[in-house]
Amino acid sequence: MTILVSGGAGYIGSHTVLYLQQQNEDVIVLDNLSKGHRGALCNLKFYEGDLTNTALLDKVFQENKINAIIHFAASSLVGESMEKPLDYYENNVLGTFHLVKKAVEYNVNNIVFSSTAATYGEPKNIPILETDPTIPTNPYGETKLAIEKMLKWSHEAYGLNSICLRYFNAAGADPEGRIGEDHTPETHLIPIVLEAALGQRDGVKIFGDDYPTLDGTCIRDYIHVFDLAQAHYLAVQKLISDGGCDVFNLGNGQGFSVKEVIDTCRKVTQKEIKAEVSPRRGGDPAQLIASAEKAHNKLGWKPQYDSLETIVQHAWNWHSTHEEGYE
Ligand SMILES: NC(=O)c1ccc[n+]([C@@H]2O[C@H](COP(=O)([O-])OP(=O)(O)OC[C@H]3O[C@@H](n4cnc5c(N)ncnc54)[C@H](O)[C@@H]3O)[C@@H](O)[C@H]2O)c1
Ligand SMILES: O=c1ccn([C@@H]2O[C@H](COP(=O)(O)OP(=O)(O)O[C@H]3O[C@H](CO)[C@@H](O)[C@H](O)[C@H]3O)[C@@H](O)[C@H]2O)c(=O)[nH]1
Repeated sequence: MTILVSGGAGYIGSHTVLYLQQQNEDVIVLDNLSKGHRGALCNLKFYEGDLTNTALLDKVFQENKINAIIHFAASSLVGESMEKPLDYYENNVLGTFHLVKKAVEYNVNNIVFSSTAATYGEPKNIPILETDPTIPTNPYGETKLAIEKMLKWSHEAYGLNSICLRYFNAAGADPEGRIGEDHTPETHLIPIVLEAALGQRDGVKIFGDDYPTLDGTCIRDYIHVFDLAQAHYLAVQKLISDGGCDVFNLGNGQGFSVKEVIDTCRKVTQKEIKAEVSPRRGGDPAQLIASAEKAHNKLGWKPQYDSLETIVQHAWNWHSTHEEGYE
């Protein structure tokens, strides 16, 4: 198969690309490198540019016989989206609109989309099912939900097959340590705690300890980035064999509080890590934990690295050997 990966130079994208290459699939990446790293990729055709560059999209679709698209390219930070909602509508909804329009024009009928747990908002039930209400608490989640609907209607009208994967919190790194997570600035909890362990930060700020959870800090379901990669491959195979339009949660079904994550990082790194409570960050739901039964049953997805300690260990292996990231 030839698979076009948008945002393939980013964190989850580059791990998925590596996984696809290990399955001997032919991968093409389109990325504007606003956040991603060319150094995270090797042995593939790379197009540097933006989703909104329609001339570039024409070139990509004309030069390659693409069987499926995996669409990662997006702005993806909950806190930032509260401050810059229009940037999120522009990059996520408008960017995807251009990609989907070209996919339809060139008859590329299969797309796997990076959706998110942020589409649910504050959940009524734990664990969260795909059929639960979607009422986002931040603009980021709203843009992802708008795209899910764009894909649903495009399936009905144009026969575009799609699978939306609602991932919970991606974490960890390539188990073999070849690539990892490198965002500037970093905003995600686990890499921030590991930067503190490396002495690159004074400590960690806990965003709120007055949530209705056991220790008062937010609970998230952390899922290994290589397990996400496997799910994307299964989703592409499912689209190619069965077509259709569907939505799946991807998580481990286990929740960890911010304090528990910091403690696990202390255990794995054997470092003292200072943590202090600071005000809540806008847009954060108290608790997000997935039911991924549907992905297990319908995609045959089986996460391999489901312990938080393993996830943190893999992240630490990469961070501690790449203190400057890809630089
Ligand atoms: N990290 C998570 O925990 C998480 C959880 C749920 C969903 N997601 C979704 O997964 C996807 C990947 O997340 P990530 O953490 O790897 O993010 P990332 O920022 O590391 O990767 C995104 C990539 O897309 C590229 N990009 C962004 N806008 C673009 C545009 N307009 N044109 C071309 N390239 C563009 C960036 O340069 C980057 O390489 C995103 O869609 C995100 O919303 C992430
Ligand atoms: O310095 C920090 C950073 C984060 N947090 C908290 O840690 C939790 C996890 O935060 P973060 O790692 O930033 O991830 P989320 O905001 O949960 O969002 C991630 O996970 C979502 C799915 O749940 C995805 O959609 C997003 O793209 C992805 O960034 C949240 O409660 C944060 O408030 C802190 O307390 N201190």
